[in-house]
Amino acid sequence: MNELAVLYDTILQRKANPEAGSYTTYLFEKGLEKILKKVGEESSEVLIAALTQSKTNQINELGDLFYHLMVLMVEKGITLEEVNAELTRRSQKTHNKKAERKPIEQL
Ligand SMILES: N=c1c2ncn([C@@H]3O[C@H](COP(=O)(O)OP(=O)(O)OP(=O)(O)O)[C@@H](O)[C@H]3O)c2ncn1[C@@H]1O[C@H](COP(=O)(O)O)[C@@H](O)[C@H]1O
Repeated sequence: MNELAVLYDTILQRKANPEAGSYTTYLFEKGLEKILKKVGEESSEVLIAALTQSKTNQINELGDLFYHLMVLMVEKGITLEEVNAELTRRSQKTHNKKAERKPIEQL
């Protein structure tokens, strides 16, 4: 399992079993508005880092954004598999469109 999937599972566990001192538990207790506010803040921090900061800082900010996006996904009951399936669907659609545009002899 990759780190995103491990983190998603940890967040899922915090939702099911709140833990004292856990930042994730704190976010779920605060609710959707707080989670959305954090996603907005972290998105802006990614933009600022991309414009003005080192690659290390950009990676840190992206990590924060991925984390908060996954908290949002868990809050809304959306799984990583569902997002993966949507990306697969798009890539197949793109592949089919390209095939439609190609002359028959190039297929
Ligand atoms: N990946 C993360 C992660 N990324 C960012 N953050 C937290 O996000 C917050 C962002 O910082 P800010 O300064 O914007 O926010 P803040 O002032 O601390 O808090 P706010 O009052 O603004 O919400 C920090 O408190 C970070 O600790 C994270 N907190 C937890 N995780 C992972 O989530 C899992 C569960 O952790 P716990 O919930 O702590 O058990 C573990 O794998 C952790 O590594």
